[in-house]
Amino acid sequence: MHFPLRPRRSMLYMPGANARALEKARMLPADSLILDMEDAVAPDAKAQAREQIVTAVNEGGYGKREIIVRVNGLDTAWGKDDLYAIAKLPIDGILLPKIDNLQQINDSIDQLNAAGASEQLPIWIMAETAACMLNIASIATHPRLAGIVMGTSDLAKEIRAKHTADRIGMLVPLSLCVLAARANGLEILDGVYLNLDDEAGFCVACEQGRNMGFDGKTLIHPKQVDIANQIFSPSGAEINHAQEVIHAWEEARQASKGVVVVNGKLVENLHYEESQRILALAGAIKERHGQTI
Ligand SMILES: CC(C)(COP(=O)(O)OP(=O)(O)OC[C@H]1O[C@@H](n2cnc3c(N)ncnc32)[C@H](O)[C@@H]1OP(=O)(O)O)[C@@H](O)C(=O)NCCC(=O)NCCSC(=O)C[C@H](O)C(=O)O
Ligand SMILES: [Mg+2]
Repeated sequence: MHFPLRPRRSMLYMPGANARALEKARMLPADSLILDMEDAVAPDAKAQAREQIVTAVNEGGYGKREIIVRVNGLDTAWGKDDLYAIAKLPIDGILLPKIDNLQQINDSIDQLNAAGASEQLPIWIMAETAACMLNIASIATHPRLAGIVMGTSDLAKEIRAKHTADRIGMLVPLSLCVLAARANGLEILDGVYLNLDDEAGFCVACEQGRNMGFDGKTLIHPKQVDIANQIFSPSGAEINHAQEVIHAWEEARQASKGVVVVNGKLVENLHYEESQRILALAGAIKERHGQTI
């Protein structure tokens, strides 16, 4: 499946049981919103969260923000009802938690089909179990998948990794998932940063995720949105360089040259393609900010 380019620098979770957060999100500059029925919602608030999410989505008012609903797993008491409740909602995607294998994705799609969901509804998965890490190369080939969201909290708990500043315990899982995403043309979002009072640490984590190849970061609080938007946007210098590369490369091609040097750096076709991607992303971000948010 081909999905059009859109910025996903900031993907903000909000508990479906929190009516104020669902309301507030209509005004926040996040690129994407995850309306959560799963782990941010207590068991006795699951039905209320589902109802509030359905109402909020039907009421609309989220502008061009991408709306993704995270459901409970099919192995829980709520998963099937969640899928039926959202099957026909005007949302941009559904996020399946704790995916270990392809079969679980197919089982959810069967339920969605039975509930009358469009076959175009993009499917996202949470990569947050040890089994998922070992199977991600095959999971990521599923033809309905649009993207992967890292669940670093669940994963750290399961593998008993510590949450350190350098995220050493997460580096292999994060890289494995980036590789699987890129090999299959999927989007990929980094996990959440839990310490809301540590802005410097949050910036470092965003930069690390960006440098590893992530498209953006999942967030838990509105105060994290602007920082993620800034760090995952191409910088002015990157945009200028991309423009120079494209210009120089097109001139080189006309002169039948296969390489050219721009600002002291060798430029080949791959740099031309990467520069095109950077400019396309910068254009999509500009369009995003031109909208009423
Ligand atoms: C962490 C929070 C519980 C803090 O909430 P609160 O005490 O209300 O914070 P503030 O008073 O600072 O909030 C200021 C205003 O912002 C609104 N708000 C807060 N959080 C959100 C949000 N996530 N989305 C939208 N709006 C939000 C408040 O309502 C205040 O508004 P106002 O009334 O105008 O002042 C809370 O932030 C929170 O619940 N965050 C989300 C937690 C969550 O979703 N967790 C689950 C996802 S993480 C996960 O599961 C990862 C993965 O699965 C893994 O395994 O790693
Ligand atoms: Mg989780």
